[in-house]
Order: sequence, then C-alpha cells, then structure tokens
Amino acid sequence: MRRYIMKVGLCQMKVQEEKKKNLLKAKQLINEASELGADIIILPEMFNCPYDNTFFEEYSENEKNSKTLKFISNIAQEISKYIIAGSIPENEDGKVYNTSYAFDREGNIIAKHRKVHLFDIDVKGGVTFKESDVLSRGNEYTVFETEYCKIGLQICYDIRFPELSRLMVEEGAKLIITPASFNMTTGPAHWKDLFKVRALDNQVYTLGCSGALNKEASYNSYGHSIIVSPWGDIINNLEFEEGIIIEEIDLDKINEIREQLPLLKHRRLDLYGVVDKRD
Ligand SMILES: O=C(O)CCC(=O)C(=O)O
Repeated sequence: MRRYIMKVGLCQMKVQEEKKKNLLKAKQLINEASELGADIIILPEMFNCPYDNTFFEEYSENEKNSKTLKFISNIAQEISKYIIAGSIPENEDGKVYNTSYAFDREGNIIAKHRKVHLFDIDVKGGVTFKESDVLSRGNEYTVFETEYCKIGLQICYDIRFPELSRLMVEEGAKLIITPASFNMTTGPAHWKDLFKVRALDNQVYTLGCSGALNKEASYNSYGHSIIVSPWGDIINNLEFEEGIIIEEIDLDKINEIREQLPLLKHRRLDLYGVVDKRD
C-alpha cells in the first residue's frame, strides 16, 4: 500500500553579521533543498541576524514592510514549496519579538510564532544569555495546517517546556518544527535528548533546524540539526558545519506506533491535564 510521505529539508546555515549575506545564503540553501525534492524547507532561529542582544533591535523588521519576509515569500512562490522561515527579530508597537513565520507554496504567511519562553540562563563556566533584556515574549502556541498534516511550530528554548509540545499535539500536530540555535554548553548536554524525549512523549516527529557553528560570532551555535522519529530514533543529524538534511517523513508511522504503544490513550486525564489558558 502507498505510504503517506512528505519530504523535508533542513538548512543549517552559518549566520553572519551582514543581513544581506544571510538572505542570499538562505536563498542558496533553500534552492538546493528544493532541487533535492524537499516540500517543506526550514531555516534556523535568527537566520537573518547574529544571535546577540546588541543586534536584535537594529535588525528588527515590522511584518507590514519587512524586506526579509517579502524576500522569503517570493522564493516560496517561485519554487512552490512551504518555507518555515526560522526566526527573525520582529518589531511591533515598540516591542521586539523572536518570531518564526511559515509560508505556503503561494508565498502567503500561514502561521506566525513568537517565542513564548525567553532564553535567560546563566550557567557557571558556560553560557550566559538574557533575551528578556531586549525581547518580549509571545503569548500563543502555534499549529498550522498543510496538505500533509498539522504542524506545530516553536522556537529553540520553547522545546524545554513539555506542556507547549503537548498542547500542539492535542491540537493535532504530527510534526513539531523547532528552529533553534543551542550553544556549546547546553548543546552537547541536552540538544539530542530534548528532541528525542519530545518525540517519544508525544509520538510525533521532532525537527530541529539550527544555525551552523560560526567561531567568529559572539554566540557559538551548536549546529547538529536533527530529525527524530515518533519511535525516538534519530533519523538524521548534522554536525557543526553548514549543510542540508533532506529526509522523507513517513506520516503513517505515527498512527502505527500509536496503535502499538497507545501512550496518549493511556494518559490519566482524570488525574492530570494540560490546560490552554489563552484568552
Ligand atoms: O535551551 C537552550 O539550552 C538553548 C536555548 C537557546 O539558545 C535559545 O532559546 O535561543
């Protein structure tokens, strides 16, 4: 019997200081992924801007007149593919957000996720970062429809919060896409495990698209873009360098695994539950 397959492309690009160079690099990698047959093409967190608080405000764009969004929309239309535009610094009413946009094959924005959990950590002898010094947080979780299945969208640190993934899965997401940029402290420690555990506890595919390591940048992205199956297998995983993952995602596998190991059905919803508290 014919299986229900979709082909994804993860573009692990090396983000540089110059916005224009980043846009051209994104275009090059998107086109390569498209030529290799990907239907849904994903970019990393802050793909047009160095991941550094001193750049976010200056690089931020307003959705209404964003050159970056227009640029990506045109590419999506040209190649007739879905593009998940990693994230960009987005401004509105004097606030700056870390925002991911999803485009359909006609270049329309079909979803927008503002990072819900801001990355404020201070690890002794390791990484310190405080997004909340300059960024504001979003207040929505994000699921969008495609011709293949529903897809959940979150950004980097959001993956550490299992309630967010569970809400997306309860809304029908079969795939959770996470544009990200872990670092050389928490990357080796937690990156793979987080993608595996979110895949396992929700029986979905998890996809993490990271920036490549740029040793000249103030923040050293860990890379290691990854796809994990609903069984918890790592299907594909890059290392530190720029590159592309192209992979076929077998959507039938989700129901097969859920039938054999009915985890979601076995939940004790009389004892606990995740509550959607949006207004
Ligand atoms: O959770 C982590 O360790 C990394 C998160 C991060 O880098 C981010 O949210 O941008």
